[in-house]
Amino acid sequence: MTMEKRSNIALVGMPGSGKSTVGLILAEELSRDFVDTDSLIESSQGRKLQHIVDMDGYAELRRIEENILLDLHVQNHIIATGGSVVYSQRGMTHLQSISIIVFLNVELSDLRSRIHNYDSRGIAKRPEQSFEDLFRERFELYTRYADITIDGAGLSKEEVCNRVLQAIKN
Ligand SMILES: Nc1ncnc2c1ncn2[C@@H]1O[C@H](COP(=O)(O)OP(=O)(O)O)[C@@H](O)[C@H]1O
Ligand SMILES: O=C(O)C1=C[C@@H](OP(=O)(O)O)[C@@H](O)[C@H](O)C1
Ligand SMILES: [Mg+2]
Repeated sequence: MTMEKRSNIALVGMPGSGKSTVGLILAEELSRDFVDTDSLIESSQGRKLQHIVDMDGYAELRRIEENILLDLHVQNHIIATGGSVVYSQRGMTHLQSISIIVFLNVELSDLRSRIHNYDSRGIAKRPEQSFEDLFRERFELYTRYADITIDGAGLSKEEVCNRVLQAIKN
């Protein structure tokens, strides 16, 4: 894994951690192109994430997401991922090979205050699984793949963006 090839910055973290929002600001700040893997999934499928979960189940969404990751061959982009990307080891190994991975670590209570559409934003979880359980299950995975972790407690999106910029300079 050479540093030269890792020209992208990929954001990972829970739904509501700010990957899509902060990713766009970062792309503007760095004059880089932006891609959101959720948009790639929706355009390749011609349907919404929630529709995939409702019709075909969360495991199918994770399978589609893995293929989208494996097909991603951009350079110098800011990549916002979906919260469930970390379930694919193959997908994450590929993402690591082309990107510096930044984990936006946001507390459960903050996530809860930001998310009000649990039933429509297409969260890829087992039907009986609580959001809190998902948070605990994934924390270890985000940490495992992260090159950089940004603790977002009490930070605005612009402040989070600045922390990311600082961290990648170092
Ligand atoms: N640092 C922040 N402080 C407050 N609200 C934020 C912050 N980052 C993101 N948000 C808000 O939280 C919501 C979820 O953000 P989003 O970027 O969609 O997260 P993700 O892509 O990680 O699921 C949006 O309404 C966004 O404006
Ligand atoms: O965490 C999840 O299970 C998911 C989060 C969504 O993205 P965001 O993290 O941008 O909300 C999207 O990828 C997908 O519907 C599954
Ligand atoms: Mg998003």
